[in-house]
Amino acid sequence: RLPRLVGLTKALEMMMLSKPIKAEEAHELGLVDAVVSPNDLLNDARRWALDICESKRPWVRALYKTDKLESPEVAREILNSARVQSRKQAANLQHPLVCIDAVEEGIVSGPRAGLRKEAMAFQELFFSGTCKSLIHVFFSQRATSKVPGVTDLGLMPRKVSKVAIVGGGPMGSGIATTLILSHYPVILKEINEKFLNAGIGRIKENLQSRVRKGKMTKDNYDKTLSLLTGVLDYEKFKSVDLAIETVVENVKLKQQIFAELEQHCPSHCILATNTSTIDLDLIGEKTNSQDRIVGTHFFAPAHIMPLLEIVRTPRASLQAVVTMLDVGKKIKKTPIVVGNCTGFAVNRMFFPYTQAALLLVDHGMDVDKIDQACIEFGMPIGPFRMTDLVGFDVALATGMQYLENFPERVYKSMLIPLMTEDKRTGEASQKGFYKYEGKRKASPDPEITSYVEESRRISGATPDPELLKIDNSAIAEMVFFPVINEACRVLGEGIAFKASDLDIASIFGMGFPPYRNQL
Ligand SMILES: C[C@@H](O)CC(=O)SCCNC(=O)CCNC(=O)[C@H](O)C(C)(C)COP(=O)(O)OP(=O)(O)OC[C@H]1O[C@@H](n2cnc3c(N)ncnc32)[C@H](O)[C@@H]1OP(=O)(O)O
Repeated sequence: RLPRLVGLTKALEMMMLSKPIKAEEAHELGLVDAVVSPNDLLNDARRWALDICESKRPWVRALYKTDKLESPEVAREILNSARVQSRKQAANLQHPLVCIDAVEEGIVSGPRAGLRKEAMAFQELFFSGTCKSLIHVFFSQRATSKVPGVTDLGLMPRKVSKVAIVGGGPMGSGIATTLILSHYPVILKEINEKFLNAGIGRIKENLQSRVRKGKMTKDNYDKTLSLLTGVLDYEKFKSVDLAIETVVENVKLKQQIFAELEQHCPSHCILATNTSTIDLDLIGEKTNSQDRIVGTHFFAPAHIMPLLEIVRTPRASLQAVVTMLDVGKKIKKTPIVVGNCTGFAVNRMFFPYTQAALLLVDHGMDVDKIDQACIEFGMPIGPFRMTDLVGFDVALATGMQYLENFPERVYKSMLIPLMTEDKRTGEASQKGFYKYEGKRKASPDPEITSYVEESRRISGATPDPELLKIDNSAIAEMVFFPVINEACRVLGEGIAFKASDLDIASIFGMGFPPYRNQL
């Protein structure tokens, strides 16, 4: 019916993307007959129905409308283009293609044939693994903010009116973008004009990208940006309700910043860190504010990735956690509450993912082949492209933490340290595991061969001809099976409350494919 109401192109877009549309657009498209206020809805609908019964209004049977349908030739072109797009965007998913087939049947063989095709297809898809998996994701995502012993005590979140961010790097600027897009006034502090302007520049680019894509008007851009204040000192911190530290993974620097935050922020202000792996008790060691210290772990790009890990220590107040859950929802993130350990939940589960990939490289496998195998499995990007995205500084700092805390199960590859020595540090330096021409366009870089060979020499690893014969699904197993093992440890240690939280964390934090029956 949808193609007959709104036209084939718009109908396919709505079906494939499942994005909600506003009532006004639905009316313009012809999807709804009128837009009325909620108070008048029932009466107006009754009146409308009676008018049809009394022949005061035409009875328009959507199933037989044809005025919005394109000719069969044009329709076939639109449908085939949708198939190409669907295979490109979601190579492993069948149901979008089945949907397109049912629409085609309705256009080519008539509406009732289309309904029959749709009914049969639905029956088959309903019992598919993909359906079961996506239903699990739907309910698991809603369950993340129900935390036993935290959200079931009747505690109300404290109002957060203004947020401060210390550090305007890629993560700090992404978090600031997220907050101002959700109408929070944000104070962004850096240590000098150059870094501050760079951070504000990143935020402007994030917003301009939305304007270019028609997701934001110029007027809205100006209004949103006006919520941002750049500072070089703590003077304006005395009026904030939440302060988020996002500086480099340096314990002493973080400890110093938390001592300064304790000094300059109001006593009710939540003191949060975006640290990737460092123990929160260590970060807050030079303060007496452990009750209001939490982790707010965002995922790069912070204004895009939907997950927010809220890390709580035993001394963190429930009020602080409940308030952060509320902020998480208000900034349109999916928050999960996790315990305090090295790497918390997501980084802890996934550190074996990158290390297994590095092990495969030391034993002869190409970086790009491993990434492609993970993309074929359903990841948006592979472990090496992801490491470039996050940056080698974070990779090295977090790697040290894992080595210190889980020495028995860490693979020590020299590849990243070797590249870092030559200022190859990932996407931000335009060279990492890949080279970057233009905006974030990654391409394999033959220059890394010398680093790979040196890494193999240092590790004493030699290319394994048998290993190089394994197929992409075996590669995916080799990098994901250790993740499952670590996820079981995270669950067993109580870092996560329930397994479904880890499923959601892997999907919304790392882009794990939601149709894969989860970890
Ligand atoms: C630091 C650690 O502790 C934790 C971590 O962060 S681990 C890393 C977790 N993140 C991931 O694993 C990222 C997985 N990758 C993806 O989900 C996607 O590749 C992507 C969302 C990064 C890019 O999606 P893509 O399908 O390629 O679409 P676009 O290129 O159109 O990008 C969509 C929007 O994202 C913005 N964007 C993309 N890459 C970056 C980047 N490197 N830095 C900043 N912003 C980026 C892009 O501008 C688009 O934004 P818009 O508002 O839609 O314009």
